[in-house]
Amino acid sequence: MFNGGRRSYPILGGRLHFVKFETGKLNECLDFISSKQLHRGGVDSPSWRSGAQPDDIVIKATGGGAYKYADLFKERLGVSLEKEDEMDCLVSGANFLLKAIRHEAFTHMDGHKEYVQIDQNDLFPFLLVNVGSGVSIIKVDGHGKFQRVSGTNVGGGTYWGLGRLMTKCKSFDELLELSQRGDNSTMDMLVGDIYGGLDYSKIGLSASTIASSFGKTISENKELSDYRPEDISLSLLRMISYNIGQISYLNALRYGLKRIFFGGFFIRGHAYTMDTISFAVNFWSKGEAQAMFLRHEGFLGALGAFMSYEKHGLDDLRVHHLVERFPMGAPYVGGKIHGPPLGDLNAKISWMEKFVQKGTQIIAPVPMGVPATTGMGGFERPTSKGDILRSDASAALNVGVLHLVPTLDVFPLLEDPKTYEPNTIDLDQDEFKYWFKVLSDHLPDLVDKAVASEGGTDDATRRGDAFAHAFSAHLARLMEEPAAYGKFGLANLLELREECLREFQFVDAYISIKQRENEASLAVLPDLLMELDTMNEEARLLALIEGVLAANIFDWGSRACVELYHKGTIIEIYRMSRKKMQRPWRIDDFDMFKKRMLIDRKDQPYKRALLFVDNSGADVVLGMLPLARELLRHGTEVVLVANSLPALNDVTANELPEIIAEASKHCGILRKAAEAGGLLVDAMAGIQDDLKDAPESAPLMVVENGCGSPCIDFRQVSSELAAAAKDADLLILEGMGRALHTNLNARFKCDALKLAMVKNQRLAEKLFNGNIYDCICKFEPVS
Ligand SMILES: Nc1ncnc2c1ncn2[C@@H]1O[C@H](COP(=O)(O)OP(=O)(O)O)[C@@H](O)[C@H]1O
Ligand SMILES: CC(C)(COP(=O)(O)O)[C@@H](O)C(=O)NCCC(=O)O
Ligand SMILES: [Mn+2]
Repeated sequence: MFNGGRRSYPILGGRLHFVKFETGKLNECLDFISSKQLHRGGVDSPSWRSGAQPDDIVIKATGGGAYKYADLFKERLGVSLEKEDEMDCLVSGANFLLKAIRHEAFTHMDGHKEYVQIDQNDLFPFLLVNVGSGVSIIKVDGHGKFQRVSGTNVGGGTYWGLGRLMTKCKSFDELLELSQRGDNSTMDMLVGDIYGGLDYSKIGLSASTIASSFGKTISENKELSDYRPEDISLSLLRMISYNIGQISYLNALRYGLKRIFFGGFFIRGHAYTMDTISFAVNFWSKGEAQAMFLRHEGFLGALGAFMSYEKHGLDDLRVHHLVERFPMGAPYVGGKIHGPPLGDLNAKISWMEKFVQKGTQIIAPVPMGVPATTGMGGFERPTSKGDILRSDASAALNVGVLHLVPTLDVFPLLEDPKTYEPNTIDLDQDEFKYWFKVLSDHLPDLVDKAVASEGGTDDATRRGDAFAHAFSAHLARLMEEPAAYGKFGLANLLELREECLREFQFVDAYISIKQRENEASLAVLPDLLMELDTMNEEARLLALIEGVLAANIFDWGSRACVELYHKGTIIEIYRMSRKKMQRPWRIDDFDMFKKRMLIDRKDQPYKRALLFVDNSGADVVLGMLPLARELLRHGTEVVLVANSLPALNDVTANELPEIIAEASKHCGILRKAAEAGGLLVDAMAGIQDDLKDAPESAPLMVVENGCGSPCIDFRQVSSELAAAAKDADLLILEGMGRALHTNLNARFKCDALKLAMVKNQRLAEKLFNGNIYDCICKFEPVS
C-alpha cells in the first residue's frame, strides 16, 4: 500500500471487506461471489487470469448456514465449506476486533455514542452476550478460553415473533420503527399505577418504573386491536431488552465482570435497541456495569472463521497494522446493492452520476444509522426519537474496508503510546460544522486542480465530479453522525479527502504547483545560503528558524494563503512573510532552543535529528533544507521525513532526493552529506567531485513516514521511520498539519521542536488566543 515512497516493501497485507446478505437472499450472495470470483482470489488474481484455478476450493464458514448451505455452495461455486464451531468463532472474532481495532467498542446511552479505549492488557475477562433469535451469554477469559455460562430463550426471535403476531408488522424494521413512536404506559403496569402515581421511594423505584410488562392489560376490558401497535412494540422491546440486560448483569455479577459486550443481529447497530439495553444494564447494576457494543458486531462469526486459518499469522496483528478506509460504493447490504461493485471505478462513477441526475442525495458509502435518542430518564416514554428508521438494506453498517498493513509501526519515541492522541482539538458538532464549511468551500478549487493535474481530459472531469460528490457525501454523513466512522478527528477528515482523491485515481493534484514552486525556490537558494553564511552562529540560527516559519506560508490547503498567492510571485511572498516576522512569536521558545543548541550541546551535538518536512517549494527548499544544513554542520545526522503519498502540496519522500540533488549543486555541505546518506548515487553521477578532500560529513537521509495526509498520527508510521527513530535525539515537526492540528500536545522521549505558521484565524484564536499568521516555535526538551 505504501509503495509510493522511495523504497518499496513486499506487501504482505491485504484487505478485509465487510459485506452482509440476509439468509433469504443467499442467491444474490452467490451471484456476488461468482461475479467477482471472490472464491478464487478475485478477477484480478493471477490464477484467475491464467485460467489455472484449483478444483478444490475450501472456505471457512460458521453458523447453521455452514451446514445448511454447504451443498449449494459446492454446486454453484464448486466451493467446499470447512465448518468451524460457531461459539469458537464468535469469541475469536470478538477478541480479534477488541485487540486489533482502536475504535471498535462503544457505549450508547441516551442516543449518545462514545468510543471506549480498551487496554489490551486489561481486556479479559469479559462477558459476551450474543443476542440472536435466542441469547447466548459467554464468559471470555482469553484467546480460545471461554465458557457459555448462561443464556435465555427470550431473545430477538421472541421480540420479532410476538411482535409480528401482535402488530401484524411485515418486517422487523417496521416493528422496531413502531416502537419509537410508542408509549408503554398504556400497556405496562408501572409502579405509579400501583401507588397512586407516587414513587415507591423506600425501595428506590420511581413511579415510571415498569412493575409488570403488559400488566395493565389485565384489568382493562380491551382487545388486542384496542391497543396501538406502537405501544405494543415498545412494551415488547422493553420487556425483552430489559430482561436480557438483567440476565446479563446478573451473570456479570456472578463472575465479577464489569464489561459486557453485546452483539448479534438483534442489535444491528440500531441506536434505539442499544439505548434500551444500556439503560437496563445501567439500571440493574446501579451504574456499576457497562453495556458496550461493537462496530463490527454483525461479523463476529465470519471474522472468527477467517481467524481459524492457520497460515496468515493474524495472531500477531496489532492495532497499528490496521488502517480503516471508507470507500464510496461497494456495500451490498441486506441483499440490495448499495453502490457499485468493489473497486470498479467506472461503475462507481456511473453510480454517482445517476444519483446526481436524479437530484437524489447520494447515501454516504456507509449506510446510515438512526440518529435517534430514547431520552430514557426512567422507564418513561422516550422523549426524543428518530423519525426515520432506515430500511433493512441501509441499516447502520458503520464499517469500512480494513487494510492490513504489516509494515506499519508505532513511533518508538512517543513518550506514552497509550495516552497519545494525535488530534489537538476535539471535532465536536460545532467544530465539525466549521470544518465542514471550510472543506466544502475548498472543494471546487481542489477539483479544478485535480482535473488539471490529469490533463483536463473528459475522463478526468468525470472523475473530478465523482470525487466532489463522494467527498460531499462523506461530509454530509459525518455531519449527521460525527462518530459514524469511529472516533474521527480533523486529521482523519483531512486524510479522508486525500483518500477520496486517490479512490478516483487522482495521483497528485498539486503536482505542477509543487514543481513550479520547487524550481523558483531552488533558483534563489544559493543567494539565501550565501547570506546565511555571512552571519554569526547565533544570528544564523534565528534566521533559519524565522526562515522555516516564514516559508510555511506556502500552504495550498489554507484559503487565506491561497488568496495571498495572487498578490505576488513566490519569492515576493516569501520576502514579505519574512519581513513580517516579529518576535516574540505567539509561542516563542527560540531562546531555549538556541541555548540547547549552542551552549548545552556545544561539545555534544545532537546525534541524529528527524526533520518532519511539510510543503514543497519555499517551505522545504528555503526553510527546512537550510536548517538541515546547519544541523549537519554541527555534526548531527539528519533524516528528512516526508510523506509516502501526496497530500495537498506536501513534498513526498520520493520527490526529495531530486530536490536535494539540485540544492547540492550549489552547496558543498549538502552534497557531502547527501552522498554520505546515499542520496546522490544516481543524480550526481558525472558531476565532478571537488570535495574529495573535505572531511567526512554526517549523512543526510530521506525516510518516508508511511502517511498520505497533511497530518501525522504517530501510532502508525512506516517501519523505516520507526527504525530511523531509534537513534534520534531531536525531532523537528514542521507545519500546521503535523505540529498544530496534530501533535501540538504530543510528548516525546527526546527533545522536540514544533514549528508552524498558523494559517487559520479560528484555530489561532482557539489554540493560542492569537491571530492568523502568528508563528509557533515550541521547544520541549527532555530533562
Ligand atoms: N431484518 C430483520 N429480519 C428479521 N430479524 C431481524 C432483522 N433485523 C434484526 N433482526 C433480529 O435478529 C434476530 C436474529 O438474529 P441472528 O443473530 O440472526 O440470530 P440466530 O442466528 O440466532 O437466528 C431476529 O430474531 C430479530 O430479532
Ligand atoms: C491542511 C493544512 C493543515 C495544511 O497545512 P500545513 O501542514 O501545510 O502547514 C492547512 O492548510 C489547513 O488547516 N487548512 C484548512 C484551513 C483553512 O483553509 O483555513
Ligand atoms: Mn502541508
